Amino acid sequence: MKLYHVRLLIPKIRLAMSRSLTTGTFQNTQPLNYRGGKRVQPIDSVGQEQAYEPSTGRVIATFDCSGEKEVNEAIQSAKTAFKEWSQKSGMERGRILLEAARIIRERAEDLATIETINNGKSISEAKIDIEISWMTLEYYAGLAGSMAGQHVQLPGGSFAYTRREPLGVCAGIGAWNYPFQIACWKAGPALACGNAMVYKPSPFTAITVVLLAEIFAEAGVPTGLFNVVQGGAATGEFLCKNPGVAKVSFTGSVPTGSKIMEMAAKGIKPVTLELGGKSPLIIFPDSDLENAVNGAMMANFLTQGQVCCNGTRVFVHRDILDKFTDSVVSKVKKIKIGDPLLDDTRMGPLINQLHRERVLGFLKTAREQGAKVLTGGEPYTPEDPKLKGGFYISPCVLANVRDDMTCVKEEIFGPVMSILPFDTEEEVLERANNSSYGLAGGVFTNDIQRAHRVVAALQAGMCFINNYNVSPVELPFGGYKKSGFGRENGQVAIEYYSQLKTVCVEMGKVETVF
Ligand SMILES: NC(=O)c1ccc[n+]([C@@H]2O[C@H](COP(=O)([O-])OP(=O)(O)OC[C@H]3O[C@@H](n4cnc5c(N)ncnc54)[C@H](O)[C@@H]3O)[C@@H](O)[C@H]2O)c1
Ligand SMILES: C[N+](C)(C)CCCC=O
Repeated sequence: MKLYHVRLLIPKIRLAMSRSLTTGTFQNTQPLNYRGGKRVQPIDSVGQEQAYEPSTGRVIATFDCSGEKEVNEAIQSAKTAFKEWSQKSGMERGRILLEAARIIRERAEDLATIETINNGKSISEAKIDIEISWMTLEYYAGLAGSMAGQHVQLPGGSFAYTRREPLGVCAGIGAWNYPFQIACWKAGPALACGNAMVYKPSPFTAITVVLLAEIFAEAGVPTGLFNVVQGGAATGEFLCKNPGVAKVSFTGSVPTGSKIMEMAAKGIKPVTLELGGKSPLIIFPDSDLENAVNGAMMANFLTQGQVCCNGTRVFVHRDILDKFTDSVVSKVKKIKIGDPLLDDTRMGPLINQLHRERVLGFLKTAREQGAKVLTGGEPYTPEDPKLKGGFYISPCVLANVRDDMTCVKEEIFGPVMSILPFDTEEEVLERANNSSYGLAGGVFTNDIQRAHRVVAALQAGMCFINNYNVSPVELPFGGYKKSGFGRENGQVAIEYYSQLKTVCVEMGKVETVF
């Protein structure tokens, strides 16, 4: 089999790349750490990791996990760059972020291709993720120049003013389901505010974040402003515990989030936690059924169901239960599973074999507890011989489920929708909120009062009325309860990457009580 060794920064190869890269051909041969403005091998190591092409099961990268010395070096590099970057005006920073956005846009096809190869999501979805990514940088580039403080008049001509200042070196730690987009959701506001960043992606998806680092450098950020360290838990812990890190922004599971918070607490560091969910989607009988069915599909099957804010508990009013269920099942059966780089594929593989076993384990338990599988939920082997080793499962709809079943209570993080009938608004709200998670929630109804009443009562940070899983960068995104705190996106993210200094100016004599 022919292997293509690619380097996105070499324009000739880059232009040829998206045409030549097909599933089963990519192999990474370059260092995946990025420090001091270039790709480097880590100076010390705490073991090795491998990244896969989930659609074929091939290993596409083997790399050393950064040890404490390498993490320290990356933080030092960021500290040096911070001195220069934090002194630039917001307009100057914005201009460089705009250039980075432009480069991402220009290379969208290539970036989406690599994202698909390393993550397994369909190319049509990866293209949307890359679009959201450059839009994120554009949005924060726009806000960078308008960050300002307040002026406050005090007695006798004295006054005070506030300055919004950066925090310093921020650590970003990302999950594997939206590798490039999560990095941009963190780097966009962090850099716009004048911070530097050391980013650790999930070892499962180590590849595209380094391309982002190269793009920032090409756009003109100071050398060392955005660094990448590779590795798993141990590398992440070095990062969180390092006194040179001023803030940790984390996206991942609840148990890891809790550890991150503990480490940050020891250093009195602010944290943003974007964690998991088990979100409710409520379908009332007066809703437009076709819309509701499409909404439920969007709420469950993007990125093979590996989406934090998915509405996996689909509460359907008993009056429309059969119609809704039939329609959903018929749509789910038609989802085209297969080679994620083909334009008409709508579902690729799960991230790895271990995760596929975990999802299948949830389905086994669901059956044992009495759930009825209406479709899917089985390992799937596409016909194409090169995909035989991939981590596919068929998308699944569960009926005959109860609120106390494991599949309804726990985050499965796979393509599994549970349909739960309900009778009254009061009852469904009680059940929808009966979860330790609170990331998202949705409602489908044509009754405008009911729509707003229901979302006001939902204990969730991101709510949708008559839609699901749209996330324009202008909208704050984040959770309630165990789904985390702090917000990404929107203007409010600025507050999580900056601190406020108050300067009190005396224009008269000092009045002393002594
Ligand atoms: N709320 C959101 O915005 C959002 C978005 C995407 C994913 N998620 C959640 O992420 C989870 C799936 O992602 P995952 O499996 O990568 O999560 P994870 O918690 O296993 O890992 C997330 C990241 O943390 C690192 N890590 C693991 N242990 C660590 C430690 N002790 N110290 C520091 N870093 C450590 C991992 O290497 C990885 O980079 C799901 O629960 C999903 O809901 C949330
Ligand atoms: C872009 N989505 C679909 C809203 C996903 C956001 C990140 C969650 O996993």
